[in-house]
Amino acid sequence: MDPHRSPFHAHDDLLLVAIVMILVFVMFGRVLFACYVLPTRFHSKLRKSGFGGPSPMFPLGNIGEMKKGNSNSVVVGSSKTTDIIHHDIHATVFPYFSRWQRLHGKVFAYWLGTEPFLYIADPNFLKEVAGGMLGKSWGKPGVFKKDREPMFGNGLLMTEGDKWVHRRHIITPAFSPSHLKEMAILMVESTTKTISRWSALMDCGKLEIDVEKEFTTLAGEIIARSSFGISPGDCKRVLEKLRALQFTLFNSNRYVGVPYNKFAYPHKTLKAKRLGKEIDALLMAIITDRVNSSTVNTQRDLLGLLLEENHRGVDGRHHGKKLTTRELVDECKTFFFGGHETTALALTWTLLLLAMYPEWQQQLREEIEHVVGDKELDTAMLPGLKKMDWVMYEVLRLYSPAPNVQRQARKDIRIHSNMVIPSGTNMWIDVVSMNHDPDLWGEDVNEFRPERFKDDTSGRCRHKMGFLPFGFGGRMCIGRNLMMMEYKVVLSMILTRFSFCVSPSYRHYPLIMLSLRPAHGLPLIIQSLY
Ligand code: HEM
Repeated sequence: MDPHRSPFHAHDDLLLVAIVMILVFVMFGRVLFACYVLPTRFHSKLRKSGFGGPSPMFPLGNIGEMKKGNSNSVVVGSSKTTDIIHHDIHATVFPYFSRWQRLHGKVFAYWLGTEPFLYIADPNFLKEVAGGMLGKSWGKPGVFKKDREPMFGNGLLMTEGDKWVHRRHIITPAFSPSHLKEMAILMVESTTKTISRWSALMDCGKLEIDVEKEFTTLAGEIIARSSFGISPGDCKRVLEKLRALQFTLFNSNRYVGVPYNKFAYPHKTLKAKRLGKEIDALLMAIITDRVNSSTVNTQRDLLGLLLEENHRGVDGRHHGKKLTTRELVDECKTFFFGGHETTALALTWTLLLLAMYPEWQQQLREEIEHVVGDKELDTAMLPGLKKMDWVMYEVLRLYSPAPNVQRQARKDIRIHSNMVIPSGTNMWIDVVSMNHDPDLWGEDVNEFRPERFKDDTSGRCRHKMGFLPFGFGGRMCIGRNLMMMEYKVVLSMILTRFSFCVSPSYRHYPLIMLSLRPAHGLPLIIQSLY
């Protein structure tokens, strides 16, 4: 011991050590409370209400079992596609839910780390939970909001409460029939360019292309031009970064919901953050260009409407609060991604099914010939394409690009007389399971039968809430009319120009990467019809 140190200094050191120990103890206590005590209480509340499910293990919850994936994939080779490609995909895309469903039924609780989730694949139960619930009363799972922040920020998809009402109110007019009509012109232009490119690439009237890649580019260009008025070059840059971000976030083994999970894979966390920032910067430049251009008040696309709302704010005539720059960027990100990915996938899965069932290719071609003929495609003609509607809904049923819908309870929800879903419970509504459930659709549930949608947009599903391709209630997809129009414009134009068959190199492996996509793309052989 230092003989020159006064006893007061020694006392100070002891005090410091004591303070540090108390702080460490308090922090440890808080972490333990948030990560163990609260989830354990939640677990017993859910069990008391009668929700069974797989037993969670702290701190991973049920993630261990969820990671035991399924790598089934089928190569077409020289076999007949209809013999080897099966549409019963639930156990392929969600092997763990399929296993748990057999053990615990269509409603059960499971855990992503320390986050409780209620799994729902029973439309009757869903109806009871959703009954009387307004769009603004629902939350979105906080754990996903945080994880997907670089991709969607706090845009319309993720925002809640009064903020959501305000945004939805501003954005809805961007999808009015008059705007959609203007967008149709851009759709025709972009599709014409794609068709010309395919024709130019053809060798002896035949070409193998990755249809998924092609449609992602086409749908990206359409949303970029129609909603943001930006050039193909800018669009390409944003799309490339969005795709890289999607692969970083969703094509990896991660521990979403596990406390401090970002430290388990720092490289991916940093990469996602960096890509998110780069996308923000690109979108920011697009917004600034528009603000500085003379078209800010005349171009009434999505970006124009968002900026106009802010201008109104300046002279005090806006409906609500001004959007901050951050909020503007988040909306652009949300619509850039949401506006092209799902539509591209709906078109992609459609071409796989039409390539497998050429008789439907032919039926659609005859319908287009009958409705459009030699005239220029006009939006007024689209409702006449009835069989195309049936095909679209049947594709959205068998290969729903949006494979689930998520919610978070913002208050205790009482159902029946004795069941309580505690406030804060996340809900995972398994759309793929309901779409492939023989109890809802009958024994031919896994067959491609578009005619089930003849005269019935629910496809004769036995429950009103059993078919939710665009979600439900007030939070139903805002872009669905745009999607339906784009689907019909693109399909009409390419089906009258080309025929399609499945390439022997196609590997059938539907995979969830936020959306439902063909894991190895969709190579098709296309042949010119004239
Ligand atoms: C095949 C195409 C599409 C499918 C299957 C699809 C599906 C969905 C689903 C299931 C939801 C969730 C609804 C809920 O939480 O209940 C949703 C929401 C949303 N979709 Fe789509 N969508 C498609 C196309 C589009 C397009 C083209 C756009 C934009 C132009 C878009 C933008 C959005 C937005 C912003 C939301 C959030 C709405 C809100 O919470 O208020 N979607 N979509």
